[in-house]
Amino acid sequence: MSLTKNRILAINPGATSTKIAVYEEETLLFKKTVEHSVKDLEKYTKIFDQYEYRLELVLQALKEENTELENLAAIVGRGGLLKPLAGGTYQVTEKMVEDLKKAEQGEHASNLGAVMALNLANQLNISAFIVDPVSVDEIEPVARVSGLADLKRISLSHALNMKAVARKVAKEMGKKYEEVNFVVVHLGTGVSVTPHKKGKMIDVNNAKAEGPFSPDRCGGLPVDQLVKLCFSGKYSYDELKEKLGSKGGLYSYFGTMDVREVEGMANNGNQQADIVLDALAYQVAKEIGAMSAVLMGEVDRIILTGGIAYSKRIVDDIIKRVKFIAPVEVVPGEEELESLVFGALRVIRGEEKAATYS
Ligand SMILES: Nc1ncnc2c1ncn2[C@@H]1O[C@H](COP(=O)(O)OP(=O)(O)OP(=O)(O)O)[C@@H](O)[C@H]1O
Ligand SMILES: CCCC(=O)O
Repeated sequence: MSLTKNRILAINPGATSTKIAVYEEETLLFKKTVEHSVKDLEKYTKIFDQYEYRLELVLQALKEENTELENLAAIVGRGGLLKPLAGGTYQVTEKMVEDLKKAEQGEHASNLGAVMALNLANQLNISAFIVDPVSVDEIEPVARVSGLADLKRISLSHALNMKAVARKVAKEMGKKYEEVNFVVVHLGTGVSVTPHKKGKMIDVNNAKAEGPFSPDRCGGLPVDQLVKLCFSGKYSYDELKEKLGSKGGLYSYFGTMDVREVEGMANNGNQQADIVLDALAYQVAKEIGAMSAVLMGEVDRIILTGGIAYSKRIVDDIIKRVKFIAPVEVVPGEEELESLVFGALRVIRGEEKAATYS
């Protein structure tokens, strides 16, 4: 058995921040969030144009913490919009980086995670990994059918946090993730509701296009009205895409994506705020019901996670509608950096084999 402790750097590039952490085995040595203002990022046309800027900030943060790159055993980055793939820890390869640079599956800040990890790891001659990227796709054939022959349902979700939280809850139950059935709900700026059957996410509302609305997304909409809106001449393609994808949901009603602000409005007598918050919980509960049917009612736990899981009002409202299905666990916030490191450790320790991206 090696006596050297594995020191791992995790990099999580998000829309408005780059988060980094260094762990020694499971122990956090330091964590840092570098915020990026709209002004910092507006000069870059594409996500990949931000590479040098974000890398420089990561290196600066490591220097400030006196972390020698030479002492690292591996680097793990947030996986981006890759081709659909099974969950797990992946070795970062040139092919993966090439796909992320082309952004064929779409632009997302997390597309930079693997690229940063590989370039730094190559300089140090160590491995680079990603874990459970947003494009994890384990859905069953029946879940891919949309109802229109031209369109296919696709899997985009908060897979990293949901799988990590599911593993944690399974462990607390004295079981393995691969032995249990859960409905896991990530309540963040986007919302994912997923049935996890014995370690696989067998369906999901595509968090960018379906299911419940969220702080910034519209979720599923009445299609006939949407088609009319598309051809109304009121909006260009880009404007409508922005309206639905990042200025929908709570933002479209109240001009804020912050649930706490909307709760404040409701507490001060704003009736629309009250009913829209009720509707958010109502739609999430309906989706949990649907995903419980996917699991044929064999649900060991329903798990609520993400930033909105700190909201007592929303959580209580969801629980009252779904507690008849299974016990509900609330795990507020997210531990994405920790999840990345733990994914890398599973491979380094030989508990899991690194998957290959192709
Ligand atoms: N204490 C709280 N009470 C109510 N809502 C909260 C609380 N803390 C955070 N939130 C809400 O959580 C949401 C953001 O969640 P989170 O931080 O998980 O999202 P994100 O990381 O920006 O995006 P995503 O999780 O979709 O990748 C915001 O709407 C915020 O207002
Ligand atoms: C698509 C799921 C991840 C996100 O909302 O950013």
